[in-house]
Amino acid sequence: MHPNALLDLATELLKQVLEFDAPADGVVSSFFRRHRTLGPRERHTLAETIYAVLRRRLLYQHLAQSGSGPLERRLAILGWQGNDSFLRAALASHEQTWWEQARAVDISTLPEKLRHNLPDWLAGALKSALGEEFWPLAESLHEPAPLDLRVNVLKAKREAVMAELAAAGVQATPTPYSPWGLRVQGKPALQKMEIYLRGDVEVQDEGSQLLALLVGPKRGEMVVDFCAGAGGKTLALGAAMRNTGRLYALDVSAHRLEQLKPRLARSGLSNVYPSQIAHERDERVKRLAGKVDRVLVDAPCSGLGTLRRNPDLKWRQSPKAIEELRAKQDAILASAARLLKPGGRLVYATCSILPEENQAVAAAFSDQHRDFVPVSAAEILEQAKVPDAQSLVDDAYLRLWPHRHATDGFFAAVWERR
Ligand SMILES: C[S@@+](CC[C@H](N)C(=O)[O-])C[C@H]1O[C@@H](n2cnc3c(N)ncnc32)[C@H](O)[C@@H]1O
Repeated sequence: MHPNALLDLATELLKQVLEFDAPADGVVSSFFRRHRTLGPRERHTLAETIYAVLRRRLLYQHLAQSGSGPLERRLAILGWQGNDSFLRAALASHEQTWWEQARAVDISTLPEKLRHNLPDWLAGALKSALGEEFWPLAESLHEPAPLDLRVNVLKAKREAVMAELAAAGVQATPTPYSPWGLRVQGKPALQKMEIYLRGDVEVQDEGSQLLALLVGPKRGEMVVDFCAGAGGKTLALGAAMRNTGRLYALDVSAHRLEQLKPRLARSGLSNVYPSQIAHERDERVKRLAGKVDRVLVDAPCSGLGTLRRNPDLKWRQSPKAIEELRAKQDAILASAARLLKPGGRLVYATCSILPEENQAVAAAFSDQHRDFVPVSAAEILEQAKVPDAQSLVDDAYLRLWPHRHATDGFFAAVWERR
């Protein structure tokens, strides 16, 4: 495709994404479905360019003020993730001059807002939560997340998977904390590889793998994944249970549970029972009360721990939305807790980095449920032989951060029912 035609497409796609009517990944996928002739390299350039602009939107909007032509074209030029000479071939001479000037700006002299690229409400909340660690976090959120895999222990061993990937030209190394994880170099088209198709691996951030380890299900147990969604954690739990016992995958979204099905088929698991519920107090939930060994509540949340993958969230979330989520999180956690039998383990998790959705929810639950005793996440992870488990926790809670652990941002609290 001619460079200018690709830049035009980037401009058009960016216009749609920046309306923020829908999640960026959905807008990008439907754009690609409407432009079937785009090759993998062109898709890669377009998607990465859009994400680069979302990550540094405030900086690029500032730099774009000096140029001319459609704003989205200027933003796409600034965020361009293809090669420079290709882009240069698309630019008029006045654009080339402007682009060179924009690239020569010393970013370190600009106001801090243009350096962290976060909305005020979020920058304020993260500064008070993190103090001087705010800047390392903000910088880590400008980078794309690595590609992590979870080896399906039911079907394969990590070393064998690594060797097979290497033979196919894909370099991978064991993740530092999860015993099931591999971190892959680059972004190979894994979904077409035999090793993926036969269910030996799933794409899963190392942080999510650690959450499943925290639930720690055993053979033959009854386990509930209360907010199972498309089942990322369900699959890890089912494999940890060695395909025994019963694992209920509940969710209010039939669409998300539907996405679990092909993954379940690949995984070889037959101990998983997906079930749609109307809400957290559904009859199906009530029937399980007091019977369950372990419950994971991977609660609906702002998703702000995944900003490396979903940078549009910082522009789509708001304090009001967080407040509404908080009410939902309290209600789901209280309802899910009723399922546990005495001695059972409850895990509340989010992929948020805001205390309101994390420590505040856990503390309120502890206050109102004296029969649930907080358990130290570090102790559980140490028992699961996770290296350096102390570095993954804050008080009793699991606290994962992109800038510290190279995972998405995650929180988890654990209780045992008396
Ligand atoms: C963070 S996502 C879950 C991700 C999933 N566990 C995974 O690992 O792929 C939160 C899920 O909670 C579901 N949800 C929202 N309200 C719920 C409710 N009242 N009861 C159960 N699930 C709910 C959403 O549909 C969404 O799939």
